[in-house]
Amino acid sequence: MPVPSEDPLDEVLKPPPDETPEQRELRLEREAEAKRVSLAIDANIKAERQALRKKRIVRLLLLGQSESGKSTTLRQFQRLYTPTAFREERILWRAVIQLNIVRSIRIILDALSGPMPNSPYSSPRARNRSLSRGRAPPLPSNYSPPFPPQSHAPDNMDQMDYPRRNGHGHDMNFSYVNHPLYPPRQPQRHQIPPTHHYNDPDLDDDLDDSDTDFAVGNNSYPSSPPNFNGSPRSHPSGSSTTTLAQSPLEALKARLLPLRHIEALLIAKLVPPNEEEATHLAGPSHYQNGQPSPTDSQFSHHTLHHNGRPYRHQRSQSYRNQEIFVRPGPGWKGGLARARVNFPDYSDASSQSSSNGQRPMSAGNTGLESPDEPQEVLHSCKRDMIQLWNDEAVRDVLRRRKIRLEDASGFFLDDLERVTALRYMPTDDDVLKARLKTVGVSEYKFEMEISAGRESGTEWRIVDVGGSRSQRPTWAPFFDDVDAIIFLAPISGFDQVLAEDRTVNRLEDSVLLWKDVCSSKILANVDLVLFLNKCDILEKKLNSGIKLAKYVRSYGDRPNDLDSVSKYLRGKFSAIHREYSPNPRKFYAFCTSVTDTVTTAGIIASVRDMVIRQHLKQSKLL
Ligand SMILES: Nc1nc2c(ncn2[C@@H]2O[C@H](COP(=O)(O)OP(=O)(O)OP(=O)(O)O)[C@@H](O)[C@H]2O)c(=O)[nH]1
Ligand SMILES: [Mg+2]
Repeated sequence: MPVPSEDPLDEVLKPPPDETPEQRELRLEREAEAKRVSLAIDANIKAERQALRKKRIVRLLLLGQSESGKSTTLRQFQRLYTPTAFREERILWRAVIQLNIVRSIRIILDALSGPMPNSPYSSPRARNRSLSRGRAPPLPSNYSPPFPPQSHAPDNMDQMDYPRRNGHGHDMNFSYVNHPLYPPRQPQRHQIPPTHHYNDPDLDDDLDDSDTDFAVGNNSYPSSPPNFNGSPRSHPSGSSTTTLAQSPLEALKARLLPLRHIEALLIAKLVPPNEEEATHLAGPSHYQNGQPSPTDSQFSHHTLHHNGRPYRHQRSQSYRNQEIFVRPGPGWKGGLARARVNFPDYSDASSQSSSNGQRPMSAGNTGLESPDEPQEVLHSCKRDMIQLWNDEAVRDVLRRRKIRLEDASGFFLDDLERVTALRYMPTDDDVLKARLKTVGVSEYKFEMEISAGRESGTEWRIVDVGGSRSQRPTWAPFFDDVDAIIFLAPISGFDQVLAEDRTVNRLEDSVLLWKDVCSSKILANVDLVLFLNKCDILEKKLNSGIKLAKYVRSYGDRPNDLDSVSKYLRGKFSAIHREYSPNPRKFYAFCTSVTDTVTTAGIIASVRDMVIRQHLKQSKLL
């Protein structure tokens, strides 16, 4: 007796009992065809899998100290090789640029205001002689000046066995004893705001000089009330040589108060709710205990609530170390994308459609426009900001306080007219100039949209890391499987100190970091590309008379020009590479200004070719 089939399909598919020979033949033919199609599909899938396995993946790691230009270099790669995505995202950078502007203005106002409570830079005379001739801010009773930078290196640098003690021939000889970067301990009166810590022995550090009084010009600056919602004011703009008269400075500051609110608003946009640390603001003097004071009542409806909690403006915190950061990746951009404002006539066709299908349609088309409040406020404050930035006396105070905003990251004050326009759309250059600190490590994947010959089909993975000292321990896990490293050393920082440790010279930190990277055993077979970056700023500094030899004693009396300085530094970095690399390997060095699109495009093309060549060689495909 036949055993019944357990597969119900067998019953259905079995040939009919009365099948004729012709029918049988037809049926077998159909079955054979179906089998052939099925096998072809299987073979296709297998081939695709194999191709995927064989697909070239090139991994590039961007290393360097904070503000060295890593994220900017990544943006250059994106601009060159995924231009559509780069263009689409330009509008998202507007909030970052707005924040950069607001913070620059705030740095100026803080510098003009003299000491904030608990702020260390003041002498009694300086306080009595308020720059604005207004009321001097009171000193808190527990005030005591901080210690100045140490005259010796911090412990972690000692462990790195830096040349200061070993005197290797190739090492740079930084001045330490009584060096301008490491002055003897003495009360420090002026604290330099974040992102541009300088140490220039040639500059007059003494604000007590009688000539530091705020210049009193004939300019009658209108002391109108804060014009937050109103139309742009009518007082003259662009008067580059005027000076702010006595009390008008106070009026000007009052009119710029809305920028405080805009700062908080932008932070809420940019920083995810769980990154509260990055949202702490220096305390505007008009806030107390996190609540607006009565004088803020006109802005009270703008008191921000972030994640259900009001922002607590911390009155006593200094402004430094509070750079806004985002963790890399699409998160912050996603948030901004939801709030973005589109200008139909600016956006090209590609930006109207969403690459991932999640972006809102152009708000301008749907009538669902989100109010563009930060831009409106910036626009209404434009004249005051221009007035402030172009004022001679203000520049003088900044110079005396060694604040060189024009060399600092995220500087847009020379472009205020353009970037505060209501329908402002960031250009490529603006996106490259914008500053947003990276915290964490992230890998960006992209295939080159632009056909790059034999590189087509190569997947690039570029790893961007946060460069500040606290971030560096997170780098190591990303050292595996790396084809090349682009190391950025911002050589313009020879007269600056680290934001996170003001006892450490930036150039020296770069040299130490470079030595560590060169001597790393895990990276022994990874090719190194060195970008001696920020050469544009370096050139400006050297031309303005700042001498490298004052900070790097070993430079001696060589010429103080870009060519000689960059050659010298390149030689030093190259010597460290030769001496400390565990194995011989390829090394390429470029003098770069990665914000410059033209020169950087050429350099990136060379790096791309070199990395691909090495990659193929190592995969034994050449
Ligand atoms: N003028 C000039 N500015 C530069 C150059 N390279 C970078 N910048 C600017 O310097 C700032 C810092 O650059 P980033 O790319 O954010 O620095 P980073 O290395 O990613 O810094 P972290 O994220 O803190 O590690 C940005 O505002 C850039 O626009 C350069 O060669 N010249
Ligand atoms: Mg970065």
